[in-house]
Amino acid sequence: MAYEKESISVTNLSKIFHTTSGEITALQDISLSIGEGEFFCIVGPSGCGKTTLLRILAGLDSSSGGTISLKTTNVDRPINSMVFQEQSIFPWMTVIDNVSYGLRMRNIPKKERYEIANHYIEMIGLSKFTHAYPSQLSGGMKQRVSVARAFANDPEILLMDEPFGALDEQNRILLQHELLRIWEEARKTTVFITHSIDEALCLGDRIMVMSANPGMIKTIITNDLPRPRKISEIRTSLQYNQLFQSIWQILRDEVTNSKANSSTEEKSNY
Ligand SMILES: Nc1ncnc2c1ncn2[C@@H]1O[C@H](COP(=O)(O)OP(=O)(O)OP(=O)(O)O)[C@@H](O)[C@H]1O
Repeated sequence: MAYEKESISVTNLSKIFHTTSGEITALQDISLSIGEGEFFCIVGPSGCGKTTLLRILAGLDSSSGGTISLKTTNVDRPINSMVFQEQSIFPWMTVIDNVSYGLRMRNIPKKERYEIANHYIEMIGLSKFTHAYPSQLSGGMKQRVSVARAFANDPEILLMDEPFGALDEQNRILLQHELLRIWEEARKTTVFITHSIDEALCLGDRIMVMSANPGMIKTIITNDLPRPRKISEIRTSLQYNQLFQSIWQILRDEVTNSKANSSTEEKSNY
């Protein structure tokens, strides 16, 4: 899918960590362009720099070289909202106060922020728990609250680091459905890390496959499965299976190489 406007531009980005046992090149020569409203997925072997890239985009870490540029359209909105794998909601706040937290920080009046929060709480199916505390919720429900909070913030871009990785399959599928529904409505530029090719194919417009040691872009695949997507239906399509196979072939080689490298490193440490 071609995008009229660019939302994220990354040029020759690199990141080197200096550790007591030497330098780790987490990212090398990363250049990419993500369109406004695009759902961009990243897959790759463990340690290929996915989280590092997201953290740099979020401004939580600095790069060692290269440039990133995040296009902003409205100065009153936050540039990004991040959803992590671990639930990161405040245990002392109710669901509605968690979801509307970012809006409160921006001094949006209570009535308005509750209206916005209620909209997303309804979309994630937690209306009955609006005034409940996180201790009364399951892991999947807490993760739903994180997703609702990220959307309620109305950021320019959403950065999601394996947000459903810790969930059981039923909750994961339900949340994928809900995320797709909210994204279809809001069309936020989204960068989404996952270990699952299936999840990337269900959600993404493009899928970037990374290689490890050093973390680089292996390839970027366009996922032209039609939207709006019904997860149960697309999985049975020939197109899905062809895309799955081509990504798996690339990824399998990368995971094998990365495991071979890390076991050599482990041996050389002994
Ligand atoms: N703060 C840090 N200090 C030193 N090395 C780090 C630091 N953060 C990450 N690394 C190293 O950088 C590389 C990339 O790590 P990163 O967490 O970005 O990978 P990843 O692809 O997200 O991995 P995973 O899929 O396992 O979460 C790894 O070799 C990791 O050990």
